[in-house]
Amino acid sequence: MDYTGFGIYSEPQALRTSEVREEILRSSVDPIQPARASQRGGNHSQIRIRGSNKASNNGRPSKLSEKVQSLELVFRNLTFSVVDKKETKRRKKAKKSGDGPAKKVILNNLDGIFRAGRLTAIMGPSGAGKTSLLDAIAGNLLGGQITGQVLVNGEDYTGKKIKEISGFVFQDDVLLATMTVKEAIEQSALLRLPKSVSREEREKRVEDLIALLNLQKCRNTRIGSSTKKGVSGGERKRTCTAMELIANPPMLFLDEPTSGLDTFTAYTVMKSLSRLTKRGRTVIATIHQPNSDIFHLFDDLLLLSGGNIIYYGEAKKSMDYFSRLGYPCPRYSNPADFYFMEVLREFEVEGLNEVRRELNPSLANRMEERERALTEARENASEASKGKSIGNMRIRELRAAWEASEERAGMMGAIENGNKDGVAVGTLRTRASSWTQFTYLLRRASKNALRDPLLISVQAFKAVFLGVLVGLVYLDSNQYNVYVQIRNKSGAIFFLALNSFFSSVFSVLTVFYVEKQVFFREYKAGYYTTTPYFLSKFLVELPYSFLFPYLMVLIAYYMVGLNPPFSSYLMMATFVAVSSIAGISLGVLIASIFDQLEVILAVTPIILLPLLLLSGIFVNSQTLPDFLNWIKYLSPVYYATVGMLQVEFSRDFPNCDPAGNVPCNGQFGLENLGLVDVLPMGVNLILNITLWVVLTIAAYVVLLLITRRRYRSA
Ligand SMILES: Nc1ncnc2c1ncn2[C@@H]1O[C@H](COP(=O)(O)OP(=O)(O)OP(=O)(O)O)[C@@H](O)[C@H]1O
Repeated sequence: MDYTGFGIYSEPQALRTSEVREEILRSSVDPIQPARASQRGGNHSQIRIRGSNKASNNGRPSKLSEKVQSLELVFRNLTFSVVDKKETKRRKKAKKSGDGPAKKVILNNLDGIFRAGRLTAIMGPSGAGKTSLLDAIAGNLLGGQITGQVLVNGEDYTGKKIKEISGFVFQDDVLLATMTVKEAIEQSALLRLPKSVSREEREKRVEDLIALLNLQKCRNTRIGSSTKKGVSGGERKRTCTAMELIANPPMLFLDEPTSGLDTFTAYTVMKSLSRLTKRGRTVIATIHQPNSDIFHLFDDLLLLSGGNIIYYGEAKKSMDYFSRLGYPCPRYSNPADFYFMEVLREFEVEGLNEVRRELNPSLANRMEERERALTEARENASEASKGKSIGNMRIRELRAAWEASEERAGMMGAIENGNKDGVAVGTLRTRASSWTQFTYLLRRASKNALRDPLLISVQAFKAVFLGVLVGLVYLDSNQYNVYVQIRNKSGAIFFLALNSFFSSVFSVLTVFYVEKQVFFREYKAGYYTTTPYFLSKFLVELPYSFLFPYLMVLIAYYMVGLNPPFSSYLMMATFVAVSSIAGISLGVLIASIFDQLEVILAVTPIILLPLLLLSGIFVNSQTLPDFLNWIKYLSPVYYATVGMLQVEFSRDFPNCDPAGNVPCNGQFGLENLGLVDVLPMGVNLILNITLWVVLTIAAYVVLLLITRRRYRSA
């Protein structure tokens, strides 16, 4: 028999390679194993962080080296399903609507146990359900139907409650593009560590993690985005891992921690995770095609296919298991590759037998034998099995084998007799106070605005450009007769009010849409809550949203020749500024309600155009039916336009002949525009401010409700 288990590792060459790699890793500081480091003869306090002159531990053990409470996670009868829209439609067409909506089962009644102090890898082909399983256990699933139970040390932790005791590193993480790697980790340290951790200790933990995850080279590099290059994909991933590790969670979930990493970095990351388990942590990671060195680091292995467990148990015993089932992993092969290529493969590959025969004739013989047996079984099986591929037959057989295996029986025994000690209170995750969250976010948002000056520069340019444009178009309107003055001044005023509101709405839509992804991610990860975030964002944007309308109106005001006193300018500019910030609140509200950018951009004009159409200039409101006339009171553009016209027409028309046919009293301007029953100017300003406050509160409440509903206990 050519089954040799981990035979590859007994090869002298392989051993040497592993030893060399170990030595390289050892030569960097081992922040989580100081005790072992000193046993090797080194003085612990003298160990230095790679690439740094600082003593890493100053004689004190790093907190990552502390033992944490052992947490054992058990999942029972875990099923996750979603509505299969295609099948439901087909059924409806076939008039089988009595069956109700068709379901697509993604996780099929799974039982398992993640043991403390062990690194468990979840492996399986693409679409097997790895991420779904991790999400279902870690309380991340949003849609679909999930049933079953998750217990930690015997206590019910089903759903989002588990976030209190665990960290999660997502596959496609979103980070604020303008932060540097070090700042991102520091953010996590500030917002997630309890107050009792001193500033020095926090800084030390950040440094330790930078060393542990080999991030020295990029520590001061900005994260970047798709449009602005920053750190590499691997560095971003390691930054996210460091951000989760800083809180020192006793249980850590990672979705594809090695994707996008080169082989050596992938190994060092997995090695770091493996070390974390040595102090009692429970680490669970989904992983795609690990190389054989990484595979060797796994303590336990969960193999999934089509939402079913194919194997679960010690990784090193998996080869023995599959060998017994007729799938012996050949000598010198990476077991992970073998499982993907031969055991879990669902599709036939043309020419595979020839390749196998060339590479390993004995394996080719065995696999052909198995496939012949499966073909025969299929021929003799029920009608339902006749259409199935060999791949499908193999998976069915493996599923059945797992159900009947003594390994599964052993696992079920471990579940029954598992740890029932409960979770210690000290293990629960902490979060910084709301005040710390708020002050941190305020600092970060201000820094962010300054680091991304393009947006502010564009807004400043826009204010100057539009101010000059309006000024030129309606230049010195006082020189014309009363009717031209009314037309020109109302045009200039309406444009100023309209532009500041509309451009605020549209500029915030896309910006907030992108920012929202970072907010959701950080909220989900438990860094802060909605209130400090919203308040800090609101306060940082307020000066800009106010400043630019004042600038735009100032330029246009004296070029057009509007009511000269400076107090009149201030009043008009305030109307425009309030409309502008109301536009920002409305933009945030719309971008909070809808998830897709396309929908946001399509819905916005539907909301804005009625407000524009009914804002008092395009139609004489006396001709409007009552059921439409009230809509203007919801429009900041209406209050701003009417208020500004009231300021302008509070004086007599310049250059008006009192002996002529046209009245020179400014009131005529309002009458001519059909604005006879309007509210007093002060009331218009108060109502405009009230509308802004209402829109801001609505945006806050909607964001609060959405985050609560999505991530209830995060
Ligand atoms: N909310 C959902 N609605 C519909 N289908 C879903 C949903 N979530 C997962 N699926 C489907 O369930 C299957 C498993 O998805 P999952 O992301 O868990 O697979 P995976 O094993 O992690 O795959 P990969 O390795 O490619 O990331 C896929 O076919 C996926 O399309």
